Amino acid sequence: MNQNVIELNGIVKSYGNVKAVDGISLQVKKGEVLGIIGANGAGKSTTLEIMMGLRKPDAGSVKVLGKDLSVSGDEIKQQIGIQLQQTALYDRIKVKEALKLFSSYYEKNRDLSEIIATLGLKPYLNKYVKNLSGGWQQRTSLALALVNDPEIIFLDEPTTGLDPQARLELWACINQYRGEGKTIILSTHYMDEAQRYCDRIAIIKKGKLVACDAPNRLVESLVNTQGTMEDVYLQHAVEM
Ligand SMILES: Nc1ncnc2c1ncn2[C@@H]1O[C@H](COP(=O)(O)OP(=O)(O)OP(=O)(O)O)[C@@H](O)[C@H]1O
Repeated sequence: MNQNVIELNGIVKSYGNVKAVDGISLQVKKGEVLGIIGANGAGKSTTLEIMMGLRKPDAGSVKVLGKDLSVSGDEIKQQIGIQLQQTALYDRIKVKEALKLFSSYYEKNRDLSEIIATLGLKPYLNKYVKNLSGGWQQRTSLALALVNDPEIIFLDEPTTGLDPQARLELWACINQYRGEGKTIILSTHYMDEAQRYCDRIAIIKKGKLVACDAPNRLVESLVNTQGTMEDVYLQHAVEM
């Protein structure tokens, strides 16, 4: 279980004058749930997009499932699942159409009826994605990230904007796949879910990785040992 499925080495990415990612090195182990936290604009999405192969870093190297992403990108994309923040791309289609479309992108497919049953999507298959509530839209986009039975699942702020019940239910779904030994990498602004569900939390501040450890160790490392994940966030992620 000590096998690294992601290895980032000195990743740098700028947009014009903005250094979105500034020298991040990070390893993620197989089966791990890694949460990425940080302020708005800290570089979380850019870091995730580089791991997914959606953006090329200006410098540094990325290995996914033991292979160099810059060489084996197409092969790697077959083995990862991606849930992005925006659902606008598939707003105009029905849930079942989106599932079939996404399945067609991949050589390997997981049984769609099994994904539909696990995520409770059956009553929604003939509805347009844009007409679903936020919670069901996020379940749909989680389902789309699973169609190729990926080894690694990337989730960019999967629970943002959901009510507490929908968040709990989405986490119950995510945890089913964690139980299968999938590696899950997500960004979140919710410290409670980072603490509760993640094996490790990576804290990014102004494009740099400022801390990465198990939630309890991050909390214990605070000067005030009665602290919370919010205190960890304030200490590491925020300009004081
Ligand atoms: N396509 C782009 N073009 C120009 N600048 C960008 C682009 N994407 C991101 N940035 C900038 O790069 C920085 C990092 O953005 P990124 O989206 O990675 O942060 P984030 O931590 O995910 O933020 P949030 O929590 O708001 O989603 C920000 O200053 C952002 O404005």
